[in-house]
Amino acid sequence: MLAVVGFLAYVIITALVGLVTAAVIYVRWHYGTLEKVKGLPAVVKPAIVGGSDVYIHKKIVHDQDSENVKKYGKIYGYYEGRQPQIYIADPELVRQIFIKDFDHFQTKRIMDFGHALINEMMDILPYDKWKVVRSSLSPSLTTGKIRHMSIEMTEAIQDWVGTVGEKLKNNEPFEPKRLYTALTSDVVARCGFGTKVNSLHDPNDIFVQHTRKFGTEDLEINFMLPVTQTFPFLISLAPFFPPDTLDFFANIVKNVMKSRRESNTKISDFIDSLNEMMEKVGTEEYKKLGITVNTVLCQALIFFLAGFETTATTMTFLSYSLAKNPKVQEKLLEEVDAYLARHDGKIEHETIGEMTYLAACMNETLRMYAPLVRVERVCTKDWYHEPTGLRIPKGMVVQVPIHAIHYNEEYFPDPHSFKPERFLPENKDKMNPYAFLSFGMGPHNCIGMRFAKEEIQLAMTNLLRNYEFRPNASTKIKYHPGRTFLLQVKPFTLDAIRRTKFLKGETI
Ligand code: HEM
Repeated sequence: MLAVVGFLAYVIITALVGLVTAAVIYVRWHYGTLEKVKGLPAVVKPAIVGGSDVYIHKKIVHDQDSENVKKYGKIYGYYEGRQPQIYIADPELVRQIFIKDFDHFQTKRIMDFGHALINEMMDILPYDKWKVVRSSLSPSLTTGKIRHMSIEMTEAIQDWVGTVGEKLKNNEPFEPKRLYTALTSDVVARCGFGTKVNSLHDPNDIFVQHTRKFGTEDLEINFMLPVTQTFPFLISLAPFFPPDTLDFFANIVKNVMKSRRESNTKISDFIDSLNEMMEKVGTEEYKKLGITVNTVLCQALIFFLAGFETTATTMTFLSYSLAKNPKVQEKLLEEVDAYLARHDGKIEHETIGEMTYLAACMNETLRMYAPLVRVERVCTKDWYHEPTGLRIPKGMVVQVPIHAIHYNEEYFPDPHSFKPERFLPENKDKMNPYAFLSFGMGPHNCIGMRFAKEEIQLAMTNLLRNYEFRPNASTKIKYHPGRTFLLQVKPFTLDAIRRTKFLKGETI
């Protein structure tokens, strides 16, 4: 009996030792890769397991990136879990990689998000597939098309301003992130899904409830980060997005596309572009590229996912920055009032671009609080950079830490101060255009940039004609740790003071 127990213990211990050894070999498999890269000046030394920073889930990622750049320089290697990556915080090199030598860096990482629908997001598609998808959808997001969408956008914004006004009259606090997220999801619902909702007014609406499930704010510490960085295949066991929510949105898109087809109307918008793609599913070209019904539906989801939180984050920080910088706010309010006076109280696509100070405030916000923490490319063909001697091998992930560049004195003097003036047209020549990376750069840059800018400018003007912002005791910026993708601020409030200097056409 004792011999049997002893044998069993031996088998179990041997199996456990074997398993642990295999796991350690797996997580350390790529260790040493960066140290062999020619011309790479520094590598952030990895721990025994878990990569270069095992505590990254507890840190404010964009601050840590800036620290790393200060310590290791503008080019360094870093193990994200088991994956070797090269960080580049030099705008000239970023330009070369993202634009000039794009043929060497054509893709981003192909990732598994744990659901067939979401795995087809445009930005993570293989190059040939991405090229067809991007060129099919780009025409629906040009300035001309945004002009058309701005009418729907304005309707959603004015409904929202009205509801915010009611809430403020009832002494509810102005909680920017929550309020702006409601607005941006309403706008995408109208412009992308043809669905009219007022999230603040109807919090129980099914669309609103599903939207809330996309929110990524809840976790205090992102405990999954070190696990999924080390064992990426586990993502499919703990999917990023709730499958029922993905199915819900996919069904809405299907219905909207169907009713557009049945109505026989064509306005060359996003829905029409999706329908045109859908017609080609099954053709030789699409079959060869693997473009399926899922690929088409997923683009509608990314329109939603990529658009609502990034835009709401920008408006949150813009409002915060105005409250904290009263002189800037005063100057902006003067511009808004003069604009309204000039245009008989109307806020429209055709004229909104006249407000150069508003655009500068928006860009300065995007510099200081870029919603995306990093942008990345995968090297698809070995690359050599003569001036530095850097040789990036095929397959290597290149990361650009946006905040580390945006807070570098060399590119933005006095980087911790909110100075919209640096983005005024007359100061354009003083700035390195490749150092401003909030929407990325090159052929893979943000396809929704014009849409986002239009929405922010229309919404802020509609709001600032009625309110100005002041800080209160809760107005403090605290970030959620461990966010390697989206900047995530903890809730705070602002005082939204009703302006007494009314102009024609105020909405409330
Ligand atoms: C202030 C708001 C926004 C910010 C700061 C932002 C930022 C970004 C950034 C940094 C990228 C990566 C670019 C690169 O790798 O070079 C990106 C890509 C993308 N964005 Fe946005 N975005 C915003 C709004 C939107 C909106 C409203 C939409 C949809 C209408 C959208 C759709 C996309 C898509 C589809 C991609 C992938 C493009 C590709 O890989 O070809 N974004 N965005």
